[in-house]
Amino acid sequence: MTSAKPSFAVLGSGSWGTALASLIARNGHPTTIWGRDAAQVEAIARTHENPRYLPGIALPEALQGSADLAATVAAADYVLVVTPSHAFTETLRALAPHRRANAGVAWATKGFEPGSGRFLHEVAAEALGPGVPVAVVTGPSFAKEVAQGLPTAVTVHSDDESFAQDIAGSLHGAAFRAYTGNDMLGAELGGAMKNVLAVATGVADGMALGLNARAGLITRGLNEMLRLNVAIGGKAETLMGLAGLGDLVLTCTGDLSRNRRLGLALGRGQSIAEAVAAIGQVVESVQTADEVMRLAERHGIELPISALVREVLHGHITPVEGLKMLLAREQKPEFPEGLF
Ligand SMILES: NC(=O)C1=CN([C@@H]2O[C@H](COP(=O)(O)OP(=O)(O)OC[C@H]3O[C@@H](n4cnc5c(N)ncnc54)[C@H](OP(=O)(O)O)[C@@H]3O)[C@@H](O)[C@H]2O)C=CC1
Ligand SMILES: O=C(CO)COP(=O)(O)O
Repeated sequence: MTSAKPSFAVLGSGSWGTALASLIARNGHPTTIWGRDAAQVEAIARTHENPRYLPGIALPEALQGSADLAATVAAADYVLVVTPSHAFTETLRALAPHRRANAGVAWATKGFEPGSGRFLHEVAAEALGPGVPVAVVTGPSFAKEVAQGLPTAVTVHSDDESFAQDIAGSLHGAAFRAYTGNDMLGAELGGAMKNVLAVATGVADGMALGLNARAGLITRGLNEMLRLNVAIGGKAETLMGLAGLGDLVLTCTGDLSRNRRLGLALGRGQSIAEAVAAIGQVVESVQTADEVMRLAERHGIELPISALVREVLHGHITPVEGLKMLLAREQKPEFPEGLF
């Protein structure tokens, strides 16, 4: 029996790929999740659980699993990439030759191409060539809560309004609101930068600096996001919405955040290596802090909090030294040049 709903290949079988694939499958789309670990995707399809990344959470029986990327992509109407940013380029290059002629490609990865600092939509454009509908899915969304069916709101940005609508419509459901927008630049910047700023807030909380410090860091962090976004040509409203403020608040305050947990551990005196190993999942800020600062330096934008996070993550300064440097900054107007 063929389904009236378009089919999906979800590439990446970690926590977020599994949660999104489950959501789409529950919405009635034939969905296959691809992962590089054959045993893991086989377990997802057979036991309806991802014991490594979402233990104890029941996944839909209709969700299929495969370790064959070419076949999974070739069979799908849409492709959704959810591998970490360090694997994004290789995943796009691997899927490109197998994509059906009309299959649009969306991603829910947050970050930049490590080393080059390219935005993911730039990587996708190069790998896929012109004329392929692309979209980014982003916003405040912990995988575990989505997999548990808890209410969540995200946003889907694309230059192709109808593709954004198609992807949002496939995700949207009783407990999952998917909005749309047309600002891929701002949406990708927000999703990447909030991870760096979550480390700063985590460090402050790990050092028990109090709730005032937390609110100050979130607000001045938002200011860094907005200023860099203006400089690169993103829309201010994108950063004031789910892709920016929404995700910043979630990640800076929610202990499910891996980036916040890295900060907490550093603030309590743990080493980066120990903290990352204990988290055992992708911590995007470790690479993203470098790329955010490269981007800011290219545009002549000063980002004091993000710059200190980069220095702490490289072990050039301790969290205590970073705090002293932040507090020693000169007194100045809150918005010296306005914002927008
Ligand atoms: N988790 C969340 O709540 C959210 C995550 N995101 C973003 O989604 C992206 C994926 O993160 P998430 O699922 O959480 O990460 P996880 O740490 O949960 O899982 C990472 C997955 O990526 C796989 N992987 C690693 N390297 C490669 C590679 N080279 N090729 C193919 N697969 C690879 C891992 O496979 P293996 O197990 O074999 O190592 C694993 O399945 C990140 O950019 C993250 O920021 C966005 C919103 C929410
Ligand atoms: O992006 C996320 C929530 O929107 C997940 O955040 P972490 O990667 O910090 O866990």
